[in-house]
Amino acid sequence: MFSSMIIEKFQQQSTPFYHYDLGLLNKTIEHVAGLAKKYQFDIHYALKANSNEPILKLLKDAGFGADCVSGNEVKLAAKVGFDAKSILFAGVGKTDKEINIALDLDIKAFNCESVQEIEILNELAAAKNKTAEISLRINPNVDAKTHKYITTGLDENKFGINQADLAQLLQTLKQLNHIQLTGLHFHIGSQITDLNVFKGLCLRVNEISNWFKEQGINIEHLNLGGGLGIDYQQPDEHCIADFEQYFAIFDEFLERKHDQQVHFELGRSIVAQCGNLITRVVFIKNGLNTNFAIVDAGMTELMRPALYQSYHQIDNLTASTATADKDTEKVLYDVVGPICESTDCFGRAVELPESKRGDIIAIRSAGAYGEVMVSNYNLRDRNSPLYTA
Ligand SMILES: Cc1ncc(COP(=O)(O)O)c(C=O)c1O
Ligand SMILES: N[C@@H](CCCC[NH3+])C(=O)O
Repeated sequence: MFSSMIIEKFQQQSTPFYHYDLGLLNKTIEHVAGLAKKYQFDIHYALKANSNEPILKLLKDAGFGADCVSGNEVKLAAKVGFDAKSILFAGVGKTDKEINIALDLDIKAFNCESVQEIEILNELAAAKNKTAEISLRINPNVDAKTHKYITTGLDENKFGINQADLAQLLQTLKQLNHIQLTGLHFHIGSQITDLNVFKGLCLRVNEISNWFKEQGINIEHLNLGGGLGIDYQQPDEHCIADFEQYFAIFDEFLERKHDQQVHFELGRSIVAQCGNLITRVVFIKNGLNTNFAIVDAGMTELMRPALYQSYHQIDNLTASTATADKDTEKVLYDVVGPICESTDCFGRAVELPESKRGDIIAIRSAGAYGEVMVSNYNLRDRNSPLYTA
């Protein structure tokens, strides 16, 4: 995965930092764009996964739209050059300020998640003498079979409008002259690896979309959200997610009305595998029962293991290069960061070649929900990312 030239480059940089392999990103984008064309699907990249400008530019140039979840993301998407008519704005708690930013930019649509949000949007659009296009984010109560903390489509989750409230909502919409309902939106969770889940989603969406048809409402676009999972266990073997099967499921099971556009908001599956957190061993400490490899990145740089106990493959790039041809013994390390929290651990009992102070370590599959969730807890420094082709 890493050439000796790149490892040498890492060695010379101040760590920790994020490394992005734009060659792999381009390959992924090309693959997704080809399938989207085949099936006539529209892809809106979810900026929340990674909002670095060089990455956004590649996605924009490939013709993808932007899925945003804050006023700042909307502004950034417009700044990078996404056509306003390809920008969607989602989120359960849009503030008036954020709504106004999006109204001023004339974005494509607001994905609305509550009746009160739609009423406020109507007021704010009226004040600007505009009409806001909306998609209703509906909570379909479909289990994404993923980590509890990243499940979003169950009744107990805060996201979306419950199906039971839709009839009343349609009555309310009749009074709102500055709102135009054009779409339905669904997003049931992230890192979904059981693709059968998406078949279940399609069947539920078909029922809901037929109900809207029966009410005489023309739905121009169906937005199925994102959620396609990646292989964190084998990032080299499966560096591109299973988009073929994913899109094929929607093509087979989603009932698409004549001329209806189908949108996806993919984040993780596009950018996760092209990113790695590069860090350095600061100290090796041999505890009573555990060897610790203490590195200079922590949960402040990559929060996922601390937040969801998530697995990321960890490679010692220096030691692997040095011992490439030898059958060296492996040592088990807890790879931990310097932050004052016991959850600041990237992996327990990780099998690595014997490691030493100064070795370069790569924490893999960190391109999505890595750098965007960085914090400066403990007053941490922040280094710029490194992009390679
Ligand atoms: C509304 C919405 N759309 C799209 C995404 C992107 O999801 P993923 O990164 O799993 O593709 C998310 C994140 O889970 C989301 O909340
Ligand atoms: N931050 C989460 C994903 C959240 C997706 C956004 N709703 C992760 O790292 O897996």
